[in-house]
Amino acid sequence: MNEPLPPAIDPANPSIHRWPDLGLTLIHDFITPAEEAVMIAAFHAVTPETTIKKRISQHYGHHFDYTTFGVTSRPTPLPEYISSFLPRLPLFPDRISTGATSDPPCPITPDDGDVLPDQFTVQYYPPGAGIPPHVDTHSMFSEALYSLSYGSAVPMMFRQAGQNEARKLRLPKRSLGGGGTEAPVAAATTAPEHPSWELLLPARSLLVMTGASRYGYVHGIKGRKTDMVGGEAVARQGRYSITMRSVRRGERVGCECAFPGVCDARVREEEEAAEGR
Ligand SMILES: O=C(O)CCC(=O)C(=O)O
Ligand SMILES: [Fe+2]
Repeated sequence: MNEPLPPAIDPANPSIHRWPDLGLTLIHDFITPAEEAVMIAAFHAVTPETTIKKRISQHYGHHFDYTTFGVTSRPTPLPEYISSFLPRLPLFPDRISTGATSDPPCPITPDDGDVLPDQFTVQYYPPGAGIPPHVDTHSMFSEALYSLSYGSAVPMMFRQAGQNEARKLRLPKRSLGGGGTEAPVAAATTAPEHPSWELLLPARSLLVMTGASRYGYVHGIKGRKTDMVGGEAVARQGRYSITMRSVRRGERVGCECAFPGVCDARVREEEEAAEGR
């Protein structure tokens, strides 16, 4: 597996690693070990809602309804451990572009709806569990995707979405049931068209995907029990993540990304135009 290109690191903020061409940012030590311990305990105090291939998930905030392709009207209230770090979240686009961690915490108001996440998926991956390569659906969620890692580090795989993904988006629609939030891009079974690479997400780090990494790349986690980290085999430990997204609504349901070939919103427009709708 290839290494990612070296990040750009601002000496004034060495905990923030950026890959500007990819729109990717990794913020180390976003939460403290004390916060992490509280979050892990809180996760296990709640009965999990869904288990997909060993991955256990809990959902908060808005839920996406696959039958109406809309947001369910009643959000699930956020647990204290999520609402307590939300004011520190670097909102997109404003705060990611400045990267100024010394800025005062972002005020959160209802008007920030287009940038503030409102859909939260907490997941536990026991050693050996992963998530297949996918593009989070363009039409459902606004640009910025956040993933907070805790419990232990895990490598996340990135690969440019190619013809394989474009073809799958154009397959006849199958049921999307099961509460997943990924575009219908199954695990790549054929050889990738572009080399993939893995980025180690340390415990307590926050990953922010925008631009190319969000719209034009697939991401996933290989279900391994051992990872190679810095040339050494490391046994994987249980890893938790909180994926945070903002559900697109009303005027914002269209997608304007630079990757129309792998954009489900554009594919739907193409299909509707072809059917004369
Ligand atoms: O666990 C993670 O960090 C990412 C999960 C993910 O990609 C997703 O839920 O769409
Ligand atoms: Fe994802």
